[in-house]
Amino acid sequence: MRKDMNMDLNFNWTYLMCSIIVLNAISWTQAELFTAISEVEPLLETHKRIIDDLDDYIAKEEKRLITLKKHLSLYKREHEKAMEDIPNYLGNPINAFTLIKRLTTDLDFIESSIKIGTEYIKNITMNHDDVKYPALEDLTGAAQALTRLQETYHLDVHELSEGVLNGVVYSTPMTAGDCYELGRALYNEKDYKNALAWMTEALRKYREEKEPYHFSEIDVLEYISFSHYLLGDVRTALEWTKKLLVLDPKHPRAPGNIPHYQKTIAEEEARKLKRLRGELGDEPAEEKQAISEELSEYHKERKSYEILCRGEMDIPTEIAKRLHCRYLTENHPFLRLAPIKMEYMYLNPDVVIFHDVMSDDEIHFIQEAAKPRFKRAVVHDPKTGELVPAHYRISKSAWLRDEESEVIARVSQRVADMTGLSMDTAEDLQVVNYGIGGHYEPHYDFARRQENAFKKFSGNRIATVLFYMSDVAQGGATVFTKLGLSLFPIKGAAAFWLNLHPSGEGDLATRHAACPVLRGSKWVSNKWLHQGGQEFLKPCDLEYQDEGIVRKIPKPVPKTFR
Ligand SMILES: O=C(O)CCC(=O)C(=O)O
Ligand SMILES: [Fe+2]
Repeated sequence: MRKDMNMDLNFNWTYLMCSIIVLNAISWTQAELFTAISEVEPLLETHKRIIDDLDDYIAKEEKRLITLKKHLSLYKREHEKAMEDIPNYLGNPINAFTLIKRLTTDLDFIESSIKIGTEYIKNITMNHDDVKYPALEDLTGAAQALTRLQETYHLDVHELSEGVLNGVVYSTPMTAGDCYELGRALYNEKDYKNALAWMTEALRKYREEKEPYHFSEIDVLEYISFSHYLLGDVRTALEWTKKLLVLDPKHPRAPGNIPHYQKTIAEEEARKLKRLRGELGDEPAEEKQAISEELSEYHKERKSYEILCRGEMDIPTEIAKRLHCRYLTENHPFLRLAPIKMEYMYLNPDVVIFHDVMSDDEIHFIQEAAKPRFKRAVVHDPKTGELVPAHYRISKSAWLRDEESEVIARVSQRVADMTGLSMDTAEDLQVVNYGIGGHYEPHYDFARRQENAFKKFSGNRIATVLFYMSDVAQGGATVFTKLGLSLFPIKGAAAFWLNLHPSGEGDLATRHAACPVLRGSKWVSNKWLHQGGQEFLKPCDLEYQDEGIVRKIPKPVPKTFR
């Protein structure tokens, strides 16, 4: 009771103090204004301000809630779709990209938008630290994967943004926000050409959608004009900057850029004029030629790689007509009872497909064993021999040893039966899963002479057995850029080829690549066999042929490799 009284007393005291302060303020203000009705009139202005402010605040809050509700329903809708068929959903690169986007940049936006309105949910990501969140790097990776697909498979940006693939609708259309984030990620990676294409798409969708976004049309215009500038098209950059200025004459950067662009254009004009008049010398020709030769080599390979990935090249008829299938019955007595179906895909160098050499159960077992050990796939740095991640190999991989399971040992034994080679010096089974747009650019499986790889192995990689552990809905072929051969994955089959000439020299014709996965998920496993132990099975030869030329190796390869 006493306590309550105290509280009351306290309350009264505080209340009184507050009242005095408020009254003082009001009476002071009133005293000033009451003297003339004209002085009160401005209060209506204040009154209106408050109405406007509140209106504004409520409109913003409503807009904020509408945006949040839209995000929520989109998250729910996409989640439902994903749960209907997870592999099919995630096998679609646009879905994979937008999922990452919803868990990175969109989530940042949602969090900051919630923070503005209420302190109720402080930080969604902090509330759920037991689940995985993609990083901004993932968004960049997914953005680069999309452009890789777009370039390799000649996909049209506009169609792609509408969720259409080769004329077939295959995902929800992308929003202006999706295109904007994609463009921004590419811009930050200095891929201005693709950034420009996606920002242009973002602008079109932004104007059509008329939805509230955390960015404005001005932001998109600035990216477009800057991309043009950084691509060296200053005139177009100037045009877009002028368009931006119409919308926002007080833009913090655009007014300053205009004179800079104009000056650059004038300088370019002057240089052109001088060159026409012959007042400027030519650029050093030798250097230019060396660079262009190297580039043209790269472009040539790139072109054949892309054509092969699209499955647009047939192997030469003189080889095609000699290709055949046969049953493998040698190498193991068991094969006489259950022969393996061998299909020759290329001759000299021979590339063979063995059919039905890994069962669905084995595949499932291997996938489950590999998953918890997956790491970003690495390549040998040719200089140091160190294993490093590289943009040209995007996949996750894990190594499985024969000793750890009867299934893995059985697969190794099958490789021995298939190839007739010794497994004594083979590497463990490398299991690989390619993610969104995952690929491995043209490479050799053997180490070049100057490379420092395979120090711990017995000689070089003499042969590759590549098991296909999944079909791939679209893309994902293994292509041999020098041979003009594409192998499209068939679940349960394995490709086999020798990487070395009988002399032990690397066979340059075996250069090959894994094309980006356009739709679906690609699983493979590699079994690499080494030279050691094969001496009697594959004897050495001091002569070998490369690209039609007979060559002699300078030094014989030693018979013992350890
Ligand atoms: O995945 C493929 O198709 C080829 C993979 C490959 O060449 C490699 O891992 O060395
Ligand atoms: Fe390879």
